[in-house]
Amino acid sequence: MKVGIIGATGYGGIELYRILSNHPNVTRCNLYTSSDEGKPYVSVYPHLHDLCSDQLHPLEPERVKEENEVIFLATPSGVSANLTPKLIDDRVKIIDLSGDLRLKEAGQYEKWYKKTPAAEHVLNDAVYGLSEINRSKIKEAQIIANPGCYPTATLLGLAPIVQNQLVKPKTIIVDAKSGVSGAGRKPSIGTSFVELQDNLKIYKVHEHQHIPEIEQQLHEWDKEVQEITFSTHLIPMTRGIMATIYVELLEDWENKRLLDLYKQFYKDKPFVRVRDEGVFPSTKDVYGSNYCDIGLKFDPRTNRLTIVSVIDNLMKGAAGQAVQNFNIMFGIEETTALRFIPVYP
Ligand SMILES: NC(=O)C1=CN([C@@H]2O[C@H](COP(=O)(O)OP(=O)(O)OC[C@H]3O[C@@H](n4cnc5c(N)ncnc54)[C@H](OP(=O)(O)O)[C@@H]3O)[C@@H](O)[C@H]2O)C=CC1
Ligand SMILES: CC(=O)N[C@@H](CCC(=O)OP(=O)(O)O)C(=O)O
Repeated sequence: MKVGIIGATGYGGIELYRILSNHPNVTRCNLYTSSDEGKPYVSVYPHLHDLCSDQLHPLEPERVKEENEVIFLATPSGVSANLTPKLIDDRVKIIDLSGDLRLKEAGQYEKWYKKTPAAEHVLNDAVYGLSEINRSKIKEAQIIANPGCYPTATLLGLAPIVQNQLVKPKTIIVDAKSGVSGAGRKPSIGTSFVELQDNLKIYKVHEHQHIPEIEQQLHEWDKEVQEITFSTHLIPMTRGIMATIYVELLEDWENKRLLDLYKQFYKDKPFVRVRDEGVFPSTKDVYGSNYCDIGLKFDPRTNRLTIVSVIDNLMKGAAGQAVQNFNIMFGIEETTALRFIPVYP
């Protein structure tokens, strides 16, 4: 298959290239840019020396459609809302890594992203690509809204208990931390070395654009679950997200029973690994991989469950899950090009 990457010069783009250039079903990977056309890709990413002789092509929608059967968009929010309608074609499938197509209500997108939403027909057609949960819809989809990084960690951490309606509504608190590649390659003061190193910062308090995305999915699983408290922190590391989730349950549970529930829920899901009793994952356990690792412990004193969910933001949180969805869409074995041991140390 011929695949195209729009936004190839960004972190999501290079991660897509890293995976797709080793994918047995991908015969050609075309790279597109809105600013660096004609440049060799290796001049943007020198680690590709001797590994890649491709050039960056101009972003012309007609050409992109003609040259590819699958198009990955790894562009900042606001871009694919405008670009996707120009790329839609019966013989092309689209996988969008941005937040533009995830929220079903256009007004919600306007409110949280403060940008113009995509057309209603595009939002209606887009399938939310949380691979583990939405497999059957992903199989049939022409457009995938790939989930956000924080929502992936949070939703996989909560799915077993929310889908089984075990949660006391309004008690979900998510305390999440991300490595800096989550903010993309474009430099900013907030992501400069001096601001970050030796520092820990909370940001977008009660205003993070992933809040409505998480709530939308939780509400679909359990109509009683509505608002959550969700906070995000920047950690001085390159990759990784840890979502620590606190939630009250409707009844008393034994830890062992909860762990059994999680293990059963994820038993056929190769990229979700539930830890044994008393063991909690850290971000290095999934570094550079498509795994989501989960640990949990019930506190009978407070009737509260603590869930820890970790992912690599660029892999399971972006490019890895996008390729997992690509595999599902084309009936390719789900783990193809994605099953490798995380990088450690
Ligand atoms: N980084 C992460 O961990 C995650 C990112 N995402 C989402 O994935 C998307 C890509 O993120 P990321 O790779 O980190 O971002 P980057 O900033 O690293 O890269 C974005 C790329 O988009 C291209 N671009 C910028 N403006 C435009 C435009 N107007 N039209 C077309 N292309 C444009 C740029 O390439 P060029 O100038 O060459 O065109 C740029 O390299 C974002 O929407 C992000 O929110 C989702 C989950 C996790
Ligand atoms: C560390 C960091 O800054 N992370 C970004 C993640 C952005 C992202 O992935 O945005 P969409 O999913 O909405 O496209 C943030 O918190 O805004």
